[in-house]
Amino acid sequence: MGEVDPAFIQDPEHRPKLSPIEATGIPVIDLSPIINKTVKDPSAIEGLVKEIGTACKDWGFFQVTNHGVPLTLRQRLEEASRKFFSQSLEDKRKVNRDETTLTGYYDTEHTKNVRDWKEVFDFFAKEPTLLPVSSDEHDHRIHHWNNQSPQYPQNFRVIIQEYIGEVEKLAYKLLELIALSLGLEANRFEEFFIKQQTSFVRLNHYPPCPYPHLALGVGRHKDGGALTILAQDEVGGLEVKRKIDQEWVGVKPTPDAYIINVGDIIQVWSNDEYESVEHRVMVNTEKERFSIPLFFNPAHDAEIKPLEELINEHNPAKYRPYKWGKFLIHRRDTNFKKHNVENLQIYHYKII
Ligand SMILES: O=C(O)CCC(=O)C(=O)O
Ligand SMILES: [Fe+2]
Repeated sequence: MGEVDPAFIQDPEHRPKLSPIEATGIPVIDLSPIINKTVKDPSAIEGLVKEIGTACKDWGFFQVTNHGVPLTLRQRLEEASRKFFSQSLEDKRKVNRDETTLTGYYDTEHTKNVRDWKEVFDFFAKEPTLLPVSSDEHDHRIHHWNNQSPQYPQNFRVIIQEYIGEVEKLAYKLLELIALSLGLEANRFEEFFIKQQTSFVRLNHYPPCPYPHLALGVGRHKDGGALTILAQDEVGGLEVKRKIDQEWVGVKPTPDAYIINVGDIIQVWSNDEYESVEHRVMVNTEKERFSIPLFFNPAHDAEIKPLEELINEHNPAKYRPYKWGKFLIHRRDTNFKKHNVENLQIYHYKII
């Protein structure tokens, strides 16, 4: 490879350190007290709720084990992902994402206006997924989206749908624990997802990169949705901005664990009690890396605002309400190209 395309070069202050700190502190939480069981001992779940609350508050990130998602399903999707990305660019582009398809394959995502060293395939959790046609608040048209399915590997659609079904169960469990940890009813968040959702799975492939000091697999960002449930492989590279000292620290791969992070929506719902934390992905000069996040997102028409139970005269709402679907479309419109302005963020809705 010759000169690096300048589109990939991070500003000096955002370039990765090549000997990152490893975060031993990211909590690993054992979900066995609630998975596939009726809870007989409420104190077991009390401890779990506390652990989740502390992890959300101190880190915004945690890993879960004994989470109930069968390992074989994850492995089947990981294998399908490898096969899909091993095809020629021409074949991958048969399911290319563009303005008319919204999901599918692409390799041109920009985070904060710098191109990411990766290629991805996006797949909505529900079919159809309803989203506004534009981010214009006066435009009330809604589009019904279906997924593109690659011809190769075989049974791709069946494999990914089965995986989504299981991870979705985990997502609901986690939302219950998070609700309890905020002192809310366990099913408080369900209404935002149960009738419709805009969740999607992303298959990420980070090819080896000869410029690890200049480029990132994914530039620093916060996830805009409610909750992210991420399967990373054994290569490693995900870094999280540690809240106590703002240092970038690596999330150590743990076999068969999921990495969970609180997105912007939970930050708003909790009125900043739980913050959505910045993260990024380093590249590797020798190894390719694969990861599979499921972005668990509410219905497009969900109005996102601090929950009434959590605000009062001493703790007034810190955000103006916004419509999730409009927010998402606004973001997506700006992720395709290099722009001169920052894309939409929740702080644009901040009151205080
Ligand atoms: O690949 C990873 O580990 C994380 C990717 C990520 O943060 C994202 O896609 O939002
Ligand atoms: Fe992310």
